[in-house]
Amino acid sequence: MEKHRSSTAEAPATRSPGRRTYLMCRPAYYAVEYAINPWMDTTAPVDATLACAQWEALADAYTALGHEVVRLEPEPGLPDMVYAANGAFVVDGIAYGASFRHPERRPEADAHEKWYRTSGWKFAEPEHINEGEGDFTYLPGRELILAGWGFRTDARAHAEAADVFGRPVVSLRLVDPRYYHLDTALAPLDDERIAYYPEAFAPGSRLLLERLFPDAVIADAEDAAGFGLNFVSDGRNVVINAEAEGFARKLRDAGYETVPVDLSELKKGGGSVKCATAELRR
Ligand SMILES: CN(C)C(=N)NCCC[C@H](N)C(=O)O
Repeated sequence: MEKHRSSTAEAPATRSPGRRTYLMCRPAYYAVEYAINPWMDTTAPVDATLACAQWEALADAYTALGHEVVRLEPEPGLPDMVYAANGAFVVDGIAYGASFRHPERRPEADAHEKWYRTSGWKFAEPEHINEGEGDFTYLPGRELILAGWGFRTDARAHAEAADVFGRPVVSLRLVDPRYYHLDTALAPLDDERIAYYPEAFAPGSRLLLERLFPDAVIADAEDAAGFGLNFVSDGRNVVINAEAEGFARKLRDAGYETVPVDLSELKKGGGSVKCATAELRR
């Protein structure tokens, strides 16, 4: 595993690089067979063998960092199932199930539900359309859920999540179709701090983010286009799409260590590191 170190000696006080558990689904049946986001081009070739190799490298990177990777069995006919983060949103041992916007992905929700139920998690059935961790994230240090809407998740699911978890939910409106899920435009760096791309959000949501997170690491258009915000951080180590070199540099300048992983094939489906990783929070 290639690891790029921060030049900052002192780590910010809010970090908790404890062992994480990640649910991932091998892209055994990966393909771009339909186009439901602007990154998907059904005429461009996709190398499923390379996708699997890149995915294994991502799983190995987590393991090398001391985290646990749990595997969800891929199913034929569900080419987007590799984006496991969309299947549910898990906090406090409760999995709030997904309900996909597009019919092509709807059966994935059943596969996730079955896995959560048989693996001993409490499962909350969704009433409203929501795409799991694609549009929800959690900041334990602030006890806050951040949630996106505008393209996939129905804003009514935000109130539903507040009810399921008994935690406040901050609603953020996404406005750029390339950044159709919250986790393509914003990610937690540690328990309290986030990184985000302001232009992906409506003016009111930008103001909200500025007020709540004055110490955020800000991404620019190039960082976002390289899927630099679709990272997974354990509070110290940030696993990030290798293409987003400039943004990785910014994160190192902010005191984090970066682990680049090449996920060029998964980008063709409109996702990267975070999309392929569902965090299971006990
Ligand atoms: C960050 N996450 C979870 C995602 N952005 N997911 C990627 C989903 C890609 C899929 N083709 C779709 O368009 O639904």
